[in-house]
Amino acid sequence: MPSSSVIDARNVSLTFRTNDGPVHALKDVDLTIEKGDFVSFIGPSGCGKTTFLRTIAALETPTAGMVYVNGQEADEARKARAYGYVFQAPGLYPWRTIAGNISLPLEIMGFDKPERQARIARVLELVELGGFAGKFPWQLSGGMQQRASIARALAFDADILLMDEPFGALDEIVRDRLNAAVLELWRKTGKTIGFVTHSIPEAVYLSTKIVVMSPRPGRITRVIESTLPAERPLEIRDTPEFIEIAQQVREGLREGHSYD
Ligand SMILES: Nc1ncnc2c1ncn2[C@@H]1O[C@H](COP(=O)(O)OP(=O)(O)OP(=O)(O)O)[C@@H](O)[C@H]1O
Repeated sequence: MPSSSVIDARNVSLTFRTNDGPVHALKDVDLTIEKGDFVSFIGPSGCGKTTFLRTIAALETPTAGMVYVNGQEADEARKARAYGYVFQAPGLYPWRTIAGNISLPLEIMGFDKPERQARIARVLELVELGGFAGKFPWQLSGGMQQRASIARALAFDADILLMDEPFGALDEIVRDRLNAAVLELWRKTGKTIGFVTHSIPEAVYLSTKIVVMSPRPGRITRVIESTLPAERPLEIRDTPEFIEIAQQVREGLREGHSYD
């Protein structure tokens, strides 16, 4: 039976068949995500973070187990456009303006021009790129391009946003700013967010729930509920409470022998 949770993964395993034999990317993964949660997935390379996010999005099919999204099977939820997905690289078309890039999926979905324009203006405002609609991607910095790709994912106005290490390639100062921007967006919109990262401070700063994963086979070793308030100035990272949660994440990673 599907549940009332926004995302509900039950006993999910996914084995890739490769020429070198089977790769157990996910093994017996159970996780429940409630409406308005900000969930980060952290763990070393190969622990299945991307695979799990892609499974939620029905871009991969589990070998065993079930994923429900909004009470529907993941594949149905994908067809109902239940989520926006932000990839590691911005992936903007260089020959289209920022507005044109955001417009493309809306065109494919059949929204008329006034509706597209209204949506583009709204999402560009949300990511603070209001003045950049007519620019081309190459006229924007890397951080601004990544914000444009977030705007594109927000344009369907789905209640779920899945983000696969969106800021991994950016320098720390830009990343700080974008972390604050994403948190603000989450507070303003009340969306449910799934976010893959390699960074302990990023996971602790952003999340209501931190999911620690470990490789071979890819599994969840710990789920840490954050005790930090929803409103988080960047300086919160210097507080004892923040440092304590970061410590728990570090212990979780060690438990999984992740960095052996
Ligand atoms: N399409 C595929 N075919 C075969 N193996 C795959 C495929 N996709 C992922 N894998 C393997 O599954 C395991 C999990 O990969 P995944 O990309 O989910 O890990 P990750 O935690 O996101 O890693 P990273 O942090 O490096 O992005 C890895 O061993 C990877 O090589």
